[in-house]
Amino acid sequence: MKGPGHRRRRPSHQDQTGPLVSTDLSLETERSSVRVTYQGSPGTVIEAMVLNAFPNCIAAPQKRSEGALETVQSSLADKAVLTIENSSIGSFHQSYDLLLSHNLQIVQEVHMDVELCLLALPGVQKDDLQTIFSHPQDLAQCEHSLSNLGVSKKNVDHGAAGAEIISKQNLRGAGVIGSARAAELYGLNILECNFQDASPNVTRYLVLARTANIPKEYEQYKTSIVFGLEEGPGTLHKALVAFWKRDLNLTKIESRPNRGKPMRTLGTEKQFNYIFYVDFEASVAEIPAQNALKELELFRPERRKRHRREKETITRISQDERC
Ligand SMILES: O=C(O)C(=O)Cc1ccccc1
Repeated sequence: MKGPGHRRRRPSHQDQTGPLVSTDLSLETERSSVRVTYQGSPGTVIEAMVLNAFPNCIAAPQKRSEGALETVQSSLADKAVLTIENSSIGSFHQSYDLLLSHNLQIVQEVHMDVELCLLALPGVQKDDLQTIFSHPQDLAQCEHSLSNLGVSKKNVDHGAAGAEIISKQNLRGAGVIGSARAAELYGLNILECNFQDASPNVTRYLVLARTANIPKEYEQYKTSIVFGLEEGPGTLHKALVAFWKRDLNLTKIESRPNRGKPMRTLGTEKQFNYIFYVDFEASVAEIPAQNALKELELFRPERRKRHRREKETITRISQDERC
């Protein structure tokens, strides 16, 4: 992920070698509707978010987020939506790790207050339920409500998948945590709306694309970066001071294992080695942001050998329009 300063020029036809073939002409500018891909299926909460955020889009659900990002990377879709965090259960760590696995740009951020419903077959009451099907993230958002029901939980791909299972198998002792749309699609009753523990229950989604936003003057932006740090006490503090002293407001920090080098040696000690995701309120076109990122370079891990640099030192930049 790189900011506009690092914008990768997409090959134009002048760059093509050999005769133009029809596929070269299928640039997204020629498509009438934007193709938006996501991990899910019709009836999922994330589908509702996609249709709400991109009303005239062609929604292209995928079984896994990796597939969604790959589809954009290979130009078979224009944007991919990733669930990145929820206001009650926190960060979706797999999504953070995925941000590094594809060379895409974060171009938008969408917040949605998610209403999760308890669904069951017609005629089934809450007291009849022994098992609840849904995605772990949905079950976690209803942890307290579910413990009051005294039921067991079963992980499935998402709420819509759970609705399909209990509908097709006529499971009268099972319920689903999912969207109201899933009840409609699979002929289930809504036993309870807003079944999630917290309200509001805001989920934050990132929209990724192949090309970065070009910052517009007077628009507000956030920039997301990820970086590794050299060893030593206070390096994270010093790195974050680079933003503080330029009055750049940090809105998120998340640490994740540095999969390129999961452990580091400090003296005789082996310690976990992290990378840090930081979101701050500015675009990389702004001078304070550029100077903060230059200063951040001072704290990158020592580059002992070139081939290790790509693994150890990760500083990637992208920016998205604040919604
Ligand atoms: O369960 C749903 O309806 C969701 O939207 C949650 C979800 C969707 C797709 C993958 C993971 C979780």
